[in-house]
Amino acid sequence: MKIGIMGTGYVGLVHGAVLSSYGFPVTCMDVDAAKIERLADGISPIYEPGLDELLASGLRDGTLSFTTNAKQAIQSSDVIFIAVGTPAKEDGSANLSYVQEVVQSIGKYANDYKVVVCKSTMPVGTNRGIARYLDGVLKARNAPFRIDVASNPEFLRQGKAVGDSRHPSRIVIGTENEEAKLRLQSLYDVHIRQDVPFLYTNPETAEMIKYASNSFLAVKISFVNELALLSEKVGANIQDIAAGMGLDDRISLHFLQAGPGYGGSCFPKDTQALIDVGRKNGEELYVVRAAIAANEKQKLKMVHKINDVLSFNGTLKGKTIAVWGLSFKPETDDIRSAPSYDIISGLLGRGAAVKAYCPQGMKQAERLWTDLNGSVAYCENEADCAQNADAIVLMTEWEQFRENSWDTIVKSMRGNAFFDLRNMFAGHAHVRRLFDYYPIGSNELAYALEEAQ
Ligand SMILES: NC(=O)C1=CN([C@@H]2O[C@H](COP(=O)(O)OP(=O)(O)OC[C@H]3O[C@@H](n4cnc5c(N)ncnc54)[C@H](O)[C@@H]3O)[C@@H](O)[C@H]2O)C=CC1
Ligand SMILES: O=C(O)[C@H]1O[C@H](OP(=O)(O)OP(=O)(O)OC[C@H]2O[C@@H](n3ccc(=O)[nH]c3=O)[C@H](O)[C@@H]2O)[C@H](O)[C@@H](O)[C@@H]1O
Repeated sequence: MKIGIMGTGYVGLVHGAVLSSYGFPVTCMDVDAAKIERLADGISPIYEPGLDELLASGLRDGTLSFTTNAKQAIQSSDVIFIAVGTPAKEDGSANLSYVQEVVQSIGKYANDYKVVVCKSTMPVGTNRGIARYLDGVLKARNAPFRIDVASNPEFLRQGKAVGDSRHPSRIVIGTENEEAKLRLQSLYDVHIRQDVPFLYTNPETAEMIKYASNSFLAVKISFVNELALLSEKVGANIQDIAAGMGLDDRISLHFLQAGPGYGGSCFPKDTQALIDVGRKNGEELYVVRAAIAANEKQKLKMVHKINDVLSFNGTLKGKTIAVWGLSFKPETDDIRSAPSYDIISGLLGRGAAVKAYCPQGMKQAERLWTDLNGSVAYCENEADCAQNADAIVLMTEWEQFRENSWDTIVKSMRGNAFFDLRNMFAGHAHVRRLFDYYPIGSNELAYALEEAQ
């Protein structure tokens, strides 16, 4: 079975590389010629652990190829995955223009039976719309073949994309077409043998499962973040609260880490898109709306918290703040909708000078956050970033931040405040002693009481 992947971003590229490692011939197509040129040379445009090795072996074995030619990718494939972006429009609804481009190309160039599989996250009704459109085009062309459509949403996490793609939590197949289902089953045979749960639904349900999953996780994070803010005021400790809640397996420990707010290319846009679907169907989604509002509040509160400690006369003029981590989470170079952007903007707005270091996110930050260029000084490493700063703000929990010579760092600084927005060092006695340490979701009083016990 020959596979075509339309769109070689975090999802398309990883999915294509993993399928090629199972021996399927995979053609990855993208409109971005520079990206395709680099990929054909074995250079990944994104940072994703394990991906470089898969690219190298796929190219070496000849199972993986790259093209900008949509016609060639479509005609040479039996199964075509759509993995282009579906970003948010101004009004929060999903921008389906990239999906439309691909679907139009498939309608134009398909030369025999194909199964089109929608991996991109698409609002409910999109798969059925695509099927209807393709039917109409083939009829108008008098084509002697069919095209079937299936929704097969993706649940991988960035930073763990290769592992998640190899060992998915579940595979959802949303189609009413038996041939499409059979082709996907044989494509995912390796997962059937791994006992990965398969869920067969209609397209609408599959589409909703994807939005429901992301929105539920966003709700969970916003819930714990609001309780973190409250805990700081009442002397409770959010990490212990999360542990106490999470021991109930109906709640589970996952996604109860308080932080500066969720970010990334999916939670912010998918929550908005679900609300839009609700609005269009006369159902107000109050819970999801509240999660979004709480997330915006969380980012703002981080700025207030730093300001309350460091400011003189209400401003941060004359203060230098070292921001560690820009990417929306560790192990990725992705800075899309990262809370770091809003928090840095808030600090700059209050007059602070900001230095920043991120193991993988700085290139993207310089390229995409052009409004911050000139205001943020990007540094070589975290120690360099902390030099002469009044405070460190740990924004993203990169593992490498654990390996620092803390005595040297604190000596090189002008002040010694440490805002740990991920509670990475909450249990690190040395760091807590050296710095004026501000964790998230607990206050010093609570720790003092704990230590006295
Ligand atoms: N990033 C993630 O972790 C996950 C993303 N998703 C969903 O998967 C979809 C893709 O997301 P990402 O991979 O992050 O997007 P991305 O933005 O990294 O990549 C999208 C790619 O599509 C290409 N493209 C645009 N128009 C095209 C066209 N007409 N033909 C061929 N290629 C075209 C772009 O040049 C780009 O390389 C989105 O719907 C997203 O919501 C789902 C699960 C996880
Ligand atoms: O649709 C998508 O794109 C993907 O979105 C998320 O994956 P991802 O965005 O890569 O990252 P997550 O690990 O879910 O983290 C999202 C954000 O929530 C934050 N987060 C996560 C967990 C937590 O306990 N606390 C917390 O603040 C992270 O720091 C990050 O900013 C989902 O976890 C994936 O299942 C889904 O496929």
